[in-house]
Amino acid sequence: MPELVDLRAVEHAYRTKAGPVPALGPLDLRVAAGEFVVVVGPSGSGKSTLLRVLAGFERPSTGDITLLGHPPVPGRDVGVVFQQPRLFPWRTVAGNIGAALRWADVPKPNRPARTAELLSSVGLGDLGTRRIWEISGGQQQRVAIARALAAQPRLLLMDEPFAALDALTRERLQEDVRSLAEGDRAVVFVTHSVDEAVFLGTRIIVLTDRPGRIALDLPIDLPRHAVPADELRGSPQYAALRGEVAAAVRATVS
Ligand SMILES: Nc1ncnc2c1ncn2[C@@H]1O[C@H](COP(=O)(O)OP(=O)(O)OP(=O)(O)O)[C@@H](O)[C@H]1O
Repeated sequence: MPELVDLRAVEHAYRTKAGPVPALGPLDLRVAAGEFVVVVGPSGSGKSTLLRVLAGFERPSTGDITLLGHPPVPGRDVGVVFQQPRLFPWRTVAGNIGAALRWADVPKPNRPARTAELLSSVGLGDLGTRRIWEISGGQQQRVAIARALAAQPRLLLMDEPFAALDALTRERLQEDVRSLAEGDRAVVFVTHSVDEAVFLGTRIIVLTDRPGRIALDLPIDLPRHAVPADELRGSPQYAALRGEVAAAVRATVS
């Protein structure tokens, strides 16, 4: 069985008029189903570049990347959620999901039931008929998550999806997305927040300053179901992990 994500000696440099800009690597990374990998690192360290390479939007300058044994094809095995939801504002909530199901080649008769299932999985079961401009920023981001899950991707990539949201909405969404990496799916999630990384991740990767290489690859074994979120955030184990990751991030810029 091929690894879900397998990066070997991957490097990426952007081509610019002034010459190549090395952004990432060399980097080796394997991610298995069920992992929730959170990537942190200084600004410009290549976090978004890593996601773009994983999504198949950028081909690495050198090295090999495979998803389930083949090179990534944008929109096939991978769902992507960005900082801004990027929805069709003139369509309804259900219409946005329906469009994603059409792109995913889900037969028309199956779309209404699948739309209802996806919206209920992100807690928006009763908002299907609203227009996008009639719902809150947090709800829009929930629609974006449901849309990214429409094609049942094995890999979900999330690039600072909660950065523009207020603290309370952000915490609620964090609690909900924690379970997205269960079963045969994996998540790779980029954030600037060490707190968010420790809460969400089963594993945290800290990138060095540009070009981003792996400075720390830390498994997180905090309980994921048994303990209420508030209790977990207040635990000494959580504080210790937060301290360890924050120190690793500080070391990348010193
Ligand atoms: N299209 C591009 N052309 C040239 N250089 C680019 C391009 N996109 C990104 N870069 C450069 O590559 C480096 C890595 O960028 P990237 O966006 O991956 O970093 P990041 O860690 O996600 O940053 P941030 O935390 O600020 O969002 C940066 O130095 C950036 O300026």
